[in-house]
Amino acid sequence: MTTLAISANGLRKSYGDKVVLDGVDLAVPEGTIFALLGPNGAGKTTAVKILSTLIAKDAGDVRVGGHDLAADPQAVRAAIGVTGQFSAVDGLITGAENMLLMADLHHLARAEGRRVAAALLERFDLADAAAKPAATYSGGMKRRLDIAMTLVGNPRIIFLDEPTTGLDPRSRHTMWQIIRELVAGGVTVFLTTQYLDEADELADRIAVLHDGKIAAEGTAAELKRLVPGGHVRLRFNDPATYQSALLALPDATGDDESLTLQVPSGGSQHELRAVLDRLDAAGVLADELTVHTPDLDDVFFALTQPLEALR
Ligand SMILES: Nc1ncnc2c1ncn2[C@@H]1O[C@H](COP(=O)(O)OP(=O)(O)OP(=O)(O)O)[C@@H](O)[C@H]1O
Repeated sequence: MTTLAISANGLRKSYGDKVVLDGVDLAVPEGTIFALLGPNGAGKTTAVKILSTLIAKDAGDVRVGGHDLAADPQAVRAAIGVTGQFSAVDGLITGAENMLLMADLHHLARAEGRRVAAALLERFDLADAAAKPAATYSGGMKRRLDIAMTLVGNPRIIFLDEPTTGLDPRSRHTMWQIIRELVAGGVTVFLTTQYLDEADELADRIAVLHDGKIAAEGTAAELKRLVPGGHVRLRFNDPATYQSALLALPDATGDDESLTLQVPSGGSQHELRAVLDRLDAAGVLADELTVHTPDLDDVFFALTQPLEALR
């Protein structure tokens, strides 16, 4: 049987009248990466804060690292590390001093603390900047320092709240690499993200949080199978040719401005040929043709569409 690093059943949280988490169930197997995906304000940070004991839940059974959150928050705290929007990095002191402070918090002996701090600064490519105040670090360096600080306590479960928001592409890829290495070392990672590509790239399982509930949960491939979303996209340079194509393809939806057409299609050879045959019959030649299979964007938009839009 799989051991769960994190499990939640019927997790609820409201702020006044505002229901943020409305019965959320989560199951995260040990040694995996789990992504909680949702738009701004969906309640991702609230979920992380509850799971990491920073704020209290209103209801629900939650176990983290084998410990009941309500009965034994101290044991949960000992098993986890948290980094993210409420970063522990102090800008006024140096990177090394931040690390040593964490070592003190974890009651490491002086020499051991220095050894662990130096090794982690080295591992996260911060050794050269270790003597500089953290306020002078770039966004990517601060995130790396934040993770390094979290690892001082050797946690088995790490919560990463939007680990790459605001980072440039190179720093994002470095962070992804760091996350993969953590999991290769047996750590469980629970991350929140607004980025579909990040969830697709990293996560073993993804849950989409919408309106306080998990709208869908599964592997990226499973989620992609939930929505049709596949289409053939045709682009034209000439408005008249675009109009002829629109007439020839009754299923198509067109965008008059960009002179592009989208024809729903599962992407099979047979379906593609049917589109091409119709264009041929109308004597129309597209300037660009692409086949689009559903991606997480399609899933996300299908699942998080406001109800009014579906009516
Ligand atoms: N302490 C609080 N008091 C009142 N409302 C709050 C509080 N904290 C969060 N909220 C509200 O709860 C909702 C969820 O917030 P949360 O920060 O969990 O969302 P999020 O998914 O992490 O979004 P973001 O990506 O913007 O961080 C928001 O509408 C927010 O305004």
